[in-house]
Amino acid sequence: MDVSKSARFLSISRLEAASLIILALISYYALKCIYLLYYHPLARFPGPRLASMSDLWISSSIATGRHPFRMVKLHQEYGDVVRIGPNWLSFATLQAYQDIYGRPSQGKKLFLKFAEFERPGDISTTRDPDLHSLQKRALSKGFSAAALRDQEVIVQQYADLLVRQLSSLGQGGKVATNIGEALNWFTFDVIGDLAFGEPFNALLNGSNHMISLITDALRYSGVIFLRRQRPYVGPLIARLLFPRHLEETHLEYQKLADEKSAKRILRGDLDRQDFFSHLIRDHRITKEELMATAWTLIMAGSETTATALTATIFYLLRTEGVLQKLRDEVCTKFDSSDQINDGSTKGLEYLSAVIEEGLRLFPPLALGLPRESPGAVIDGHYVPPGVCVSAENFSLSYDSRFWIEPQSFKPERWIGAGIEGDNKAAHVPFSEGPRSCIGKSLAYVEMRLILAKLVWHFDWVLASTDLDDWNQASMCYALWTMPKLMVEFHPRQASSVY
Ligand code: HEM
Repeated sequence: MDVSKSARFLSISRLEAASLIILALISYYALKCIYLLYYHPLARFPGPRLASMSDLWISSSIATGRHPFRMVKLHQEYGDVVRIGPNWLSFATLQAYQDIYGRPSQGKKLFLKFAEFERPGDISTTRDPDLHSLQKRALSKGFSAAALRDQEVIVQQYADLLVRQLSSLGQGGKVATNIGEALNWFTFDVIGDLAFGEPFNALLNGSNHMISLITDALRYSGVIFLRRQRPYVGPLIARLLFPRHLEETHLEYQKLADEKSAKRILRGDLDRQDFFSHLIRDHRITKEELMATAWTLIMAGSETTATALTATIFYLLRTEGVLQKLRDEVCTKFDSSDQINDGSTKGLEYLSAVIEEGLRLFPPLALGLPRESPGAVIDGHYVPPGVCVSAENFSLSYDSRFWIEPQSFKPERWIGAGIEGDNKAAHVPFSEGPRSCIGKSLAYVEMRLILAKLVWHFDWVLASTDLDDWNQASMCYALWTMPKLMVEFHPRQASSVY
């Protein structure tokens, strides 16, 4: 109905009509807030008041890039269950982690992925358990132990190319290299080759435009969340909270990922055992689903491993004695770089310990992974259906109930019986259950080879002297934006790369 006509009909002025509308809106929101704070089914759970009243709290917290750090503090302040949205609970116990992400025992229902983050057809966000298991079964052929043995040759090839590039770009140690960037070239080429049968040539070119889009492309999911939550004001709020270029970046990344997968589909050649060939061969998976999954494969298969390696290298350089111990282990074991392979590095306990400790202190996926409660008990608390729930591996990593001196980089935790008082069940960097990481074994091969080769070939000198606290300098927007980690790589005498 036309407001001015109704106002005339009721013989009130436009101003009075506008005031009435504003008053009605304020009353509506005030009543809604009272309901959310005191009468909502989640009202009994503690948390910041603003978070209980509006999704703006979580959106703005994620937009700041400091959300994982905030969550550690919030759990210290409010306890093991915190209400971080009107309809969102965060948990910080091992039992809760298992209840939410673990494989449901008989008679229990699965926690589906949360609808607001879904990208239809994409293996990592799809809600449909049937489509997910179809894709995962097809894809897992490319991640089997036998497949991994064949893939190792390819990973080796790029690891050696990385060593050569570090040597030449770094001019034998005279020039510092941003190792985070170089590691991204490596993981990106590996995933290009393993997933689509051709590298992105990032290592050869010393750059790749698509890599620069990844973090922002995923960060855009924060905008999508807001738009879905609030179709009217969401886009406006998103503009205030997130940089404007995110949408463009997201679309550009999508276009490049689509092109890569379209090219692979067109090429046919299904005898080549790359990840995509397994998906293409299953005719039940549609072209749209293939494209959507390519989006994730490139991102999940590259940025995560590069992040883990970069942070681990920082901790190795900043923690007294650990780099030397790692070097002693690697150099005692190998007389030549050719001997460094997956089989020969598997038994290196200090190397494995360094990798676990890096993943613990800086898990590449550090935001809580949102799931929808099917109406279930989580660590003793009944959570009604439809509520979004999560448990952050980052909070578990920094919880002194689970780790002695949680902030310290101590590879010894992972050797033998480890440190008394540590609880290794709190280490879940690859998550658990049916939606856990499919690329875990590949990531370990990459991490072992790279760290072993880099310490075997080079003496490392940290050139970024201003970096004291890695966590303070890093921002988490679903994926991490890390500071430049400038390192000089001085070829060691035994190394013949130079
Ligand atoms: C250190 C490296 C890595 C870490 C820490 C990591 C971590 C994770 C985590 C926590 C998840 C669960 C996400 C969720 O539940 O929403 C996940 C899923 C996934 N990861 Fe990884 N990942 C790594 C490397 C890789 C690699 C190398 C690949 C290879 C392509 C990969 C492919 C995937 C895929 C496809 C999924 C979705 C699985 C599903 O939904 O069933 N990841 N990853």
